[in-house]
Amino acid sequence: MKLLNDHELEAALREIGAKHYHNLHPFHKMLHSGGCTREQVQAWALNRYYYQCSIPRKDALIVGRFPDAESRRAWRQRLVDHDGDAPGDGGIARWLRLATGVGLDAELVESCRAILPITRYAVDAYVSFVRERSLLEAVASSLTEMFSPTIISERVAGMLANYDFVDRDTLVYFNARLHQAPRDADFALNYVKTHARTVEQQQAALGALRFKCDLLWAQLDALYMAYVTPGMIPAGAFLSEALSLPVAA
Ligand SMILES: O=C(O)c1cc(C(=O)O)c2c(n1)C(=O)C(=O)c1cc(C(=O)O)[nH]c1-2
Repeated sequence: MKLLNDHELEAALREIGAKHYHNLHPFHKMLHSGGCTREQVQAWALNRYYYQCSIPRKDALIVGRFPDAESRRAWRQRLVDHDGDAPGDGGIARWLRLATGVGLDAELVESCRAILPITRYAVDAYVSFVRERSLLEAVASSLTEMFSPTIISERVAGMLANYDFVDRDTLVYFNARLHQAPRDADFALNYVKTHARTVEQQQAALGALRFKCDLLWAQLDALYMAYVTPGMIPAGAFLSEALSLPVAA
């Protein structure tokens, strides 16, 4: 392992995305190409709500760890983007609009009681990672946002073309992400380039991005196993009662 210059470090980060980002997952391919049933789209939206509402919890942890006002000021914008400045405003509220737009009950979604066990483990692992690892790793773990504008564009175009129960208003959440994500990723990438100055720090940053790709991937594995593979919906999860499928005891 050798010390990478800025250019090589960025290339190594991008290579992780090219190999491991969740745009490559079969569930996303199904979702974007119109291969999902309405129930599968609902299961995706319901489970992902838990990710959405945990993002500002992990960002608040990061804000609290920066020693300087300039970084805190930059990062706190993420809290505003997701939580909004008032009830009904911000990304979490817009995700709820997506979920209800595809036919889910708002109370069920907000309660998070019908999410899959792996969704909870994976998302909670992200919040714990950011709390427990170095600030450099916490910041680096957000770098999947470098890759999200491409998948968001594919998703919006694919879902509008392929599902008659989805319209532009349902997907309004993604509009703001197209400029928020590059802004956030630029800051985080600069931070990582500036602060990963030893081989160990660079490896830790690369490991953090790999960890994040894996936890995004695991959430889609869980959806695939429960809602695409027949008979694998755990008791208490979305649709388990409606379908009366054999459930795990
Ligand atoms: O639609 C997506 O595929 C996608 C992916 C990601 C990501 O790569 O983590 C985020 C988002 N969306 C997103 O909307 C979002 O707010 C977000 C915040 C973060 C983060 O790690 O801080 N990732 C993502």
